[in-house]
Amino acid sequence: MDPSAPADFLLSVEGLTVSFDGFKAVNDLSFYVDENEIRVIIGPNGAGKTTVLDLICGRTRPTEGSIRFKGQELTGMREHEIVHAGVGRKFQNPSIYEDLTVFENLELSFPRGRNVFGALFFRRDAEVRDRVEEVAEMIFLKDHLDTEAAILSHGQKQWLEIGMLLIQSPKLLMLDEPVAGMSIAERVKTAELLNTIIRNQSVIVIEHDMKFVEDIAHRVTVLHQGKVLSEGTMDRVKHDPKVVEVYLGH
Ligand SMILES: Nc1ncnc2c1ncn2[C@@H]1O[C@H](COP(=O)(O)OP(=O)(O)OP(=O)(O)O)[C@@H](O)[C@H]1O
Repeated sequence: MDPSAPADFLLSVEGLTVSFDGFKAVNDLSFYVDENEIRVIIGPNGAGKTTVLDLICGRTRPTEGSIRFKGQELTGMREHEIVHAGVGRKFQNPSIYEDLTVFENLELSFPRGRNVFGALFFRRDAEVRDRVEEVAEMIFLKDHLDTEAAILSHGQKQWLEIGMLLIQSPKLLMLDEPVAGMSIAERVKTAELLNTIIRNQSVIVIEHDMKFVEDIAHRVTVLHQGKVLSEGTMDRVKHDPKVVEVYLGH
């Protein structure tokens, strides 16, 4: 780790590189995420955004570099170990159980319910119920606990999946385009949800919707060709001539 870098970041990514057949999709990338921060990663198609999340959650192995989370090196750890360390990742398409209720989906994700059978048959004790209700309230589904997931709206399904991550209390939540396909009202509520989450956690969001980025981002990291092109507040980044040239000016 760079000795000059402050040590108290939640996540420190340094010199991260991954080559696919010689092509560096992520190229000597460094960035740092604070506790209680909403960081948004933007950049043109193919900039390496999804690959960065894949590297952090252990889905892809880096060729070089370091990913330190709460002081622990994540590179070399398996995906489930990284989840256990406190990193939750939501993909673009919800992977909820459509034929189960909202309650059952959340209950299944409670750390004690390791598999479908375990989750469905263990006693719904007060601790689980309280936690499910707490998370359901955060994700605006408290009144839908007995609703089958299949009949939820697209936005509600996205929230449910976020809830399934939240119930595991990750310290860092990574979301890939969480508001894609959502109505304006759902986007506003999603921004509200993210602001509730970061009271105790940090969030990294990949997003293409610039209005939503303006609404939620504490800081924005602009990726281009696997490197950081610009970083800072949305206001600073959107006036950066380099960003205007390669991205926002298109
Ligand atoms: N497993 C892989 N093998 C080979 N090339 C890959 C692999 N994964 C990603 N790439 C390439 O790496 C580059 C970065 O892809 P990535 O999906 O991370 O970009 P992105 O910024 O998320 O783009 P988008 O906004 O289109 O989702 C692309 O050129 C992509 O084709």
